[in-house]
Amino acid sequence: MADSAETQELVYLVTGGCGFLGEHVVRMLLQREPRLRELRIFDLHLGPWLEELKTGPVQVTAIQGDVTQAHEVAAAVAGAHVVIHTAGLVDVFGKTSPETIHEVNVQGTQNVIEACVQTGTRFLIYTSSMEVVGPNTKGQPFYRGNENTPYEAVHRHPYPCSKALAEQLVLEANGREVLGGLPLVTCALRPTGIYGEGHQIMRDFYHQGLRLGGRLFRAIPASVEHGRVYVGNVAWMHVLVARELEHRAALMGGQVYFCYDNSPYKSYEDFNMEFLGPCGLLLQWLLRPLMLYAPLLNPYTLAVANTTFTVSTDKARRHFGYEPLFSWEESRTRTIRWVQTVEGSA
Ligand SMILES: NC(=O)C1=CN([C@@H]2O[C@H](COP(=O)(O)OP(=O)(O)OC[C@H]3O[C@@H](n4cnc5c(N)ncnc54)[C@H](O)[C@@H]3O)[C@@H](O)[C@H]2O)C=CC1
Ligand SMILES: C[C@H](CCCC(C)(C)O)[C@H]1CC[C@H]2[C@@H]3[C@H](O)CC4=CC(=O)CC[C@]4(C)[C@H]3CC[C@]12C
Repeated sequence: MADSAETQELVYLVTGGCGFLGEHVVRMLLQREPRLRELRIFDLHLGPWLEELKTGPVQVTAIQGDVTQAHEVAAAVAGAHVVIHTAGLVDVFGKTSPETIHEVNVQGTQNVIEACVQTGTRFLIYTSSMEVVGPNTKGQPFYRGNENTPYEAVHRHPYPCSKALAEQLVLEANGREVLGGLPLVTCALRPTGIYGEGHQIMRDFYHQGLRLGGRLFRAIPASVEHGRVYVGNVAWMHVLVARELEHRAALMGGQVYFCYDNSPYKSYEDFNMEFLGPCGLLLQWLLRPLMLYAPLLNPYTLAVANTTFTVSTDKARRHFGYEPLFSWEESRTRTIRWVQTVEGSA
């Protein structure tokens, strides 16, 4: 890869490149990977914003496709040097059947692995999730944990089950021989709850707050701490891993990394108020707030919301020199600016 790198010969594929995280990965690659010749964006639903990217120096190829269709994945992967696999069904609210979640997240990932093997792509980065570890349904706290912290990971909900299985497939595929005889190098990134421009749940909370006359209601104890991470830093970590994976294959291959930055540990609601507060919303106590949030709440989301899960690690810094690209202040400012542009802003 080194020779081609100097001459802008790299071809990258981002699956799920039109999603919340995927769009940030795509834009980050175009800004921060000077060796890129072609960027392929594979998604079930292509966004209109892709058009504006097609006028730049990098060839941007939009591919409408489905990760559950092995032939579509293989066609998209063929000739790519690096695959960043972020496509997934993120549903913790029971809108999608467990079978569909499994098909997209697990079978889709298997299809991506097989496509790499069959077509000779050597570098695969998988967007996993902190959910592969926890929180578990027993509500056991994970306090400032790292990649080696023991924790009883018990999965029952289809989403974390699927992410755990898919991550395992990706890690087990490390070292498999790809077309041409060289080994596949894989690793998995585990973001905590991601926030930032394009975050759908934040948008929904904002609209709900406006509908309620500028108020949101506290439903979970303020003492429960969540670790959150800014989407720009998650994207940056993907770009860095993709860049370093060839040169540090022995160290990074088959590894997992939590995705972290310097965002403060706070309860889910207090953290959201860091952005919604400056947009004019207030957080208040209400006697029976759960009624209001019924569509969002089920035993699983309640357990997640009510359990402390915070990550404190430097593994990504030690292994590939990761430092957050955006400070907490910048992440906060960017997110507030985005909320303020959301339709219906006060
Ligand atoms: N949002 C979060 O807080 C976290 C997300 N993640 C992971 O990050 C990844 C991206 O998540 P988000 O951007 O939040 O979700 P998203 O729903 O915004 O993006 C997922 C993208 O995958 C695409 N996709 C879904 N099914 C597909 C299929 N069958 N074939 C091709 N494309 C398909 C969707 O169209 C969408 O553009 C997921 O793998 C998710 O599990 C991990 C940790 C936290
Ligand atoms: C919906 C939950 C918050 C309810 C708050 C209320 C209404 C009571 O005030 C969300 C709390 C924590 C969220 C999850 C967490 O951020 C980790 C995640 C990681 C992922 O990989 C996918 C998304 C999610 C499971 C995220 C989903 C929403 C929450 C459960």
